[in-house]
Amino acid sequence: MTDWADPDTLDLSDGETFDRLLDRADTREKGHFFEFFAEGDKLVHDPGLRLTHHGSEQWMGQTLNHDPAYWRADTAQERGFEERPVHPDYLLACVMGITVEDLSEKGGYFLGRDDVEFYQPATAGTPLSVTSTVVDTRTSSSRPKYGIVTWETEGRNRETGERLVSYQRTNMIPRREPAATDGGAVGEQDESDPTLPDTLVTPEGEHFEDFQRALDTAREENAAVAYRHERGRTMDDQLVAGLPLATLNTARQHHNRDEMADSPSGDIVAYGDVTRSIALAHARSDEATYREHRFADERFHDFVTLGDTVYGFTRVLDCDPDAGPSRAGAVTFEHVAFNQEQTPVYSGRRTALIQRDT
Ligand SMILES: C/C(=C\C(=O)O)C(=O)SCCNC(=O)CCNC(=O)[C@H](O)C(C)(C)COP(=O)(O)OP(=O)(O)OC[C@H]1O[C@@H](n2cnc3c(N)ncnc32)[C@H](O)[C@@H]1OP(=O)(O)O
Repeated sequence: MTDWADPDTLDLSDGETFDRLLDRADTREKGHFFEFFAEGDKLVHDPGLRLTHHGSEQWMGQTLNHDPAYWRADTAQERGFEERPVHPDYLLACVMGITVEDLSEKGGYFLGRDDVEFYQPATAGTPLSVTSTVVDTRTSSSRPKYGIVTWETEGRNRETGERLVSYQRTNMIPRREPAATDGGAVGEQDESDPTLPDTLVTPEGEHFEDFQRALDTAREENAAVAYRHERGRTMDDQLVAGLPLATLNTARQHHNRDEMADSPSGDIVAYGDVTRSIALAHARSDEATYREHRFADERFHDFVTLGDTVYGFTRVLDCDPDAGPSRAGAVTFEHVAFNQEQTPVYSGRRTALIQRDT
């Protein structure tokens, strides 16, 4: 009998032999199909990520997040942090990154996120412990090859058990077997023309009072407080593949062009958290941020691929002077990331504490 464990019995450098062998080999799978998930299931994510200043600075630099409180100890202290924290966008991306292997590595896209809540600043050196619970699974009526899964995820400090951040996230997840659905309309549009405000008001400055004054003016004039940010960032390999891999995000969507060639996007796409962080950085560059607080109703509308440029647009929804410490008030924004064709790719509501003028 042939000893197939003998290295000399098969020449794997011979293209034809290798090709025939590969066709017969099973693939040891990574990730889970839609059918794996059932409401109420709990998953403990294992990858051993530890937050670092290097990772945070790399994230911030590449996404244009330049708030000095996350770069310098003296400003961090002035802003009331005990120790210079890592950036909350980096924290969020890391917490989500290490869930990908268990939740979404099989493919499918990040559709949206809700109820993002930060409990305390996270510092460099913190090892993460992340768990998720399946809160909903449903078939997609328009895309029979996919199901839609929502998870509740919580990131904690592995050493102290302290909760750092939690959120609900929804992805399209490929089905092992396509569903028998009507395969109905994909991305149907509402054709009716929306009504727009008469004018758009831009705040005069970057402090809480500027946003509040702009909102007061808008109320009198049938106007909205809404403006765009000048900066743009073209998506290169570092952003599309490099940053997600640095957060241990193993989604093939970001780094496997071969697999993605035959997918709805036809190519690798940017990690949603990178796209959003860039648009938020554009917005933060036009405000005196004191603290990030919470995010809601985040949605990823369209693909961002290599070479696309991400811009930011902001609408101010509400100002609450009583919600913060004396030096800041809470502002609720709606932020939109859009590409060079002015197509929205991300939108989300954000409440942040903004420093007062005085
Ligand atoms: C992988 C990863 C991270 C990770 O590993 O995790 C990432 O970072 S990846 C990059 C970021 N991401 C994207 O690049 C996606 C951008 N996006 C799109 O390109 C389009 O969205 C689409 C092509 C995916 C779909 O396009 P589309 O088919 O035209 O879209 P829709 O018809 O709107 O949605 C289809 C069905 O999803 C339901 N649906 C939509 N949104 C939500 C939501 N928020 N909550 C609950 N259900 C939702 C909808 O209700 C419909 O359900 P039905 O099929 O049952 O009608």
